[in-house]
Amino acid sequence: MDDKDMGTDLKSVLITEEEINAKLAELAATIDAEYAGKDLLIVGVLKGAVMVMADLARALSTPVTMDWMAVSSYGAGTQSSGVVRILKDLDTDIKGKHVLIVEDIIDSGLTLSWLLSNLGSREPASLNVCTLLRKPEAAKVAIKVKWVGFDIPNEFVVGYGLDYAEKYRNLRFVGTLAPHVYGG
Ligand SMILES: O=P(O)(O)OC[C@H]1O[C@H](OP(=O)(O)OP(=O)(O)O)[C@H](O)[C@@H]1O
Ligand code: HPA
Ligand SMILES: [Mg+2]
Repeated sequence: MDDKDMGTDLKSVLITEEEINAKLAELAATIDAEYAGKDLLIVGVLKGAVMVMADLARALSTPVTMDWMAVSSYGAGTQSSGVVRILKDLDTDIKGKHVLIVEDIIDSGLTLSWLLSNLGSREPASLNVCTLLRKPEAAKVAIKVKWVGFDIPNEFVVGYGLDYAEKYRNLRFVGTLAPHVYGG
C-alpha cells in the first residue's frame, strides 16, 4: 500500500497497480484488433470510470474520440438503489457510430443494463462494453460484456476510480474496505 491507503480503512489490496496496468494493455490489444480501420467513440461512465478511461485510452493504438455520461444509482451507500438517474448526457449523437462503453465495475448490472438499452435505442453502428471489474455473484441481470478485466468476489471495493461515499477514488490499486468503515 502507499501513502494514500487511509490508515486502517482498507482490509486488503485486491488488485495491484501493476496488475491493473498489465490487464489494460491486454484488453487494449484485443480492442485495437476489433476496431482496426474503424472510428471508435469510447464512452466513460462518470465518475467511477475516469481512471480506466484515461489509462485504457492511452493503452490503445486506435485513434478514439471520448465522451462521458454521468449516471448514479448508488448515492452514498454500498447497495445499488436500482433507480438510474442521468446526471449528464453525451455531448454527441452516436447514431451510426461504433461505441464502446467503458466502466470501472459491473456489480448488480443494473446501471449497465439500463445504459445499454438507453444508448442502444440511439442506433449506434455497434455497442460494446469494456469493464475493469465484474462481480459475477452479485449479478441481478445478465449482460453480454465483451471485455472484462477481472472477475472479483462479492465484496465492496474501492480505489482506481471506485469510491465509498466519494472517498478512495485516487488510490492506485483496488482494495477491499474494512467493515468498520461502512458499519459492517
Ligand atoms: O452494476 P451496478 O450495481 O449498477 O453498479 C455499477 C455502477 O455503480 C458505480 O457507479 P455509481 O452509481 O456509484 O456512481 P460513481 O461512478 O459516480 O461512483 C460504478 O461506477 C458503476 O457505474
Ligand atoms: O464494490 C463497489 N465499490 C464501489 N462502487 C461500487 N459501485 C458498485 N459496486 C461498487
Ligand atoms: Mg460510486
